[in-house]
Amino acid sequence: MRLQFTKMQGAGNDFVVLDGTAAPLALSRAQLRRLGDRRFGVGADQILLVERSATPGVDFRYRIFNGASGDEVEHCGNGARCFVRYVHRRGLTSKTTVEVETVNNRLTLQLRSDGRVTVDMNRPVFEHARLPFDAAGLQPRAEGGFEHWPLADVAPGCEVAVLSMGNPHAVLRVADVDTAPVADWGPRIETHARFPRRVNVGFLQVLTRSEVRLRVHERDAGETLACGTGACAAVVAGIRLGWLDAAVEVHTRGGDLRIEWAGGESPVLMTGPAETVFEGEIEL
Ligand SMILES: N[C@H](CCC[C@H](N)C(=O)O)C(=O)O
Repeated sequence: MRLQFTKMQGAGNDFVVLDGTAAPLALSRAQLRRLGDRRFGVGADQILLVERSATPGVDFRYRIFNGASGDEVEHCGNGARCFVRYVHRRGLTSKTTVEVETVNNRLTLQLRSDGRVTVDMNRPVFEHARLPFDAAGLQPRAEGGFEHWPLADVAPGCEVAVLSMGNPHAVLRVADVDTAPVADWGPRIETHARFPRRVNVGFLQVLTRSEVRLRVHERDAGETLACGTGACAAVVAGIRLGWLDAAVEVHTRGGDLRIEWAGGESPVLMTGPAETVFEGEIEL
């Protein structure tokens, strides 16, 4: 099958975006993995599929697949920013504010006049069963209004804050992201038995109450240059732990994101870049 695609990136997190609005696109895991493969395919952290939505008031369905495994996942924040730029560029909508639904969420995407995109990422979820995270037998260390959960079998002193942005996240504070054990602890926390569906792992360095640095070892993808849901999860954890104010600049290796959360039931707002890199065709 000859397949048209658009290559996009949001703060260096890169995507193959496919248009499934005219005719349903049912790709096998092998075909999805081929699209994600940086040698034998196009190469991308995730594959994003755009579909029409049958839900009243919702413009599109937004499906996300990790490029390495072809597994469908619940959310991709950087991808959401690229999604709205894509549907606009392809003339699939003339709206600058677009409602999309994912497998377990509903997002509002807004193209801004300054060229960036703001996404209402919904409220964070803290119930362990929703990640899922198995805390049985663990004694957390409380700080501010949140907990650090010890994972001593990863390393003495390794402790994570856990929450969901639709997809699961574990966040730990480090003194310096450049020297943080991302390559060592990242995969070991990602695949830890206490995360039955695995987890994205954020390494957070607090510079001030409104500025942080972040590296993320993503579930299924390894370290990416940026992770949008990871930036949201890290800022929410930092706010609940008492380290951060309600609006934070997040410096990632691929670019900067602005994350805002007023606490409680408020939604998390993420603002950042979304760029088209090239268009292409591939024989799958
Ligand atoms: N690897 C993630 C999906 C992509 C998330 C990330 N690219 C983002 O921008 O949020 C997961 O398995 O949950």
